[in-house]
Amino acid sequence: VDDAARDALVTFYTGLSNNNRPSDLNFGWNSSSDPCRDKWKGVDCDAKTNSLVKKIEFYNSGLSGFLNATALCNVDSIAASLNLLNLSLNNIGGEIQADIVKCKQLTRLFLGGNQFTGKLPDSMAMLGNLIQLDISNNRFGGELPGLARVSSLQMFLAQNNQLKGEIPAFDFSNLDQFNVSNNNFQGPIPDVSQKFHADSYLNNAGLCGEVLQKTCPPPKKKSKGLSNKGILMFSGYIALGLVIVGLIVFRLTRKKVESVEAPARSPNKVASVDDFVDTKPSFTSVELKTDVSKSDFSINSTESVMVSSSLVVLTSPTVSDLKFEDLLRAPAELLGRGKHGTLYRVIFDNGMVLAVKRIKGWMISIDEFKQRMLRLDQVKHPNVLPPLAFYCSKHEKLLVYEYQLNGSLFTLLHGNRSGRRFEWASRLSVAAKIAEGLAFMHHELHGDGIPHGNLKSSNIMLKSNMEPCISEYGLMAMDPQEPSSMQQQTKDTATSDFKADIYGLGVILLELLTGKLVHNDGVDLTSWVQSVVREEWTVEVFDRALISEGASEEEMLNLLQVAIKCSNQAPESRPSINQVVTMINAIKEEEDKSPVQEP
Ligand SMILES: Nc1ncnc2c1ncn2[C@@H]1O[C@H](COP(=O)(O)OP(=O)(O)OP(=O)(O)O)[C@@H](O)[C@H]1O
Repeated sequence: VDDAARDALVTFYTGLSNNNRPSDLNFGWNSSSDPCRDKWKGVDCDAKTNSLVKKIEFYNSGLSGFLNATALCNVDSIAASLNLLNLSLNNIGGEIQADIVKCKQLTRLFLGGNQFTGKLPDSMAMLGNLIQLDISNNRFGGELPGLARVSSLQMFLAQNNQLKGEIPAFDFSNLDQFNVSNNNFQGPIPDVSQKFHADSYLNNAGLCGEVLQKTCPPPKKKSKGLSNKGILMFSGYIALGLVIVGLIVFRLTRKKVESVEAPARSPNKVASVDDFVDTKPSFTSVELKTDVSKSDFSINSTESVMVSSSLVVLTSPTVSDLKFEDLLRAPAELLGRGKHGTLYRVIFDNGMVLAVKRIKGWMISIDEFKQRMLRLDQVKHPNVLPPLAFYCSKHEKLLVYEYQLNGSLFTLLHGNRSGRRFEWASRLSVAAKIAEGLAFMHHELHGDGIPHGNLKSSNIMLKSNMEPCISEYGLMAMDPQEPSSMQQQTKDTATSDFKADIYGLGVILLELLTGKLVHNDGVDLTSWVQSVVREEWTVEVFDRALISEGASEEEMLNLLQVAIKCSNQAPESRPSINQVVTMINAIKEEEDKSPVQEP
């Protein structure tokens, strides 16, 4: 251990012990010996070099001083290696210093059963590798910091303190242990799925929710500002309003164009609203226009600008007769609002249900968009969901897909599984099929420079036979301005966009293996997995459901290797899609050979 680390440990221990060091010489913790080599009591070092302090444990050791996190965590070598600090069941008091955040490799922090006071520092929300946090049975007060941001957290024990304010909106699907009973929390219980029972919440006078059989009062109307949820709902209404305005405009406009007869259309031919329109040049679009004196659906080329508004029906028997007006007339339900637009479920009189994506903010010319969609229509794979039709005007781009009743891989993994099992063999098969679909598309579309661009588990739909299919292929190129982790360190954007798909696939593989949620383009999940693997607890990353099913550890480890290679931060170090397919298929072959498990 370096001198700075040794001295910091001595200072840290002096604080903890209230300057009362044990007289036992074997205890260590002095400047004339080495914490690892001389085996200081409570210290555990890395097996390889025996020079990095990985664990400090003083469980029930009669300590009554304070926790000097500033001394401990300001030393780089400790900050970079310490993953466990266990001070449970002592008499340690005082506040937790903000510098605790510098011990960023901490995965387990046990402070339960002490005399700690004050508010937990806000910086603790940045301890992004924390898996277990126990602050129970202390005298902590104030509001909790934004611990909900620590997506790796699986255990949060805070019972028997004086904490107040609202319980942060933790990701309860990730938590296995949770207790905030005997505090002063108030407001609604955010665990809407009711994963944890009443005993996790008891004795908080202001808490309400179904679990406690205590109805929450209706939220007060706020005069200023809106919560995130409020904004979402509000903007949902705006969107609906706009669609209605669009519809009225369309109908009014239609009166004008009704008399023009539509030319005959052959199946699979482009069925265009262009066909119905008047011939005056117009630069308005279907969207948001209330000035009905102009034609909203006209198409015309002027000398320099091409303004097109057309519903293009691609090669699909399902929607061969679909017209743009049908699309507008049918009731639409807002399904979600992503980074790249809004998705509606549109239900038609004949029972047909379609998913319509309204793309936002894509600076692509109408011609380019058309070319791209027509090209995509030529490339079909059973594991890729083809667009059925599209509409494109200067301000509006719509993409029509078949609605998938079984939802996405994201909901299968992270939604309410309601007893549905998602076994290892099926996960492996999903991985192999997605990789094959992607390999086919990359192979066909590399020359056109069209990668998927936004590959993630919510864009993997499950068909009626539960076969996975990649949705929204080529819908949106990555924004080169965006400082996304996938885009860093690269000059060749065309290649890097394809490599970004490999990264996306890597994150999907990690989700399949861990069952955990992803935020921030997958960066948090990849770094969490890497930190756990670094600590040699690899098996801890796997979804518990897979472990209890008895899934082959070797196969999971092999797939984890593939996932880690794919999610390498350096795009050029990621494997090609063909290599990924080969690696996954090899694992799948192993699985296919193994005897069938009893359910
Ligand atoms: N064809 C479809 N059928 C049924 N559900 C779909 C279909 N396409 C997408 N969805 C689901 O609808 C929801 C909203 O989709 P949307 O594409 O807007 O969200 P997103 O994928 O999170 O965002 P984005 O793709 O813009 O980054 C998601 O849960 C998605 O899985």
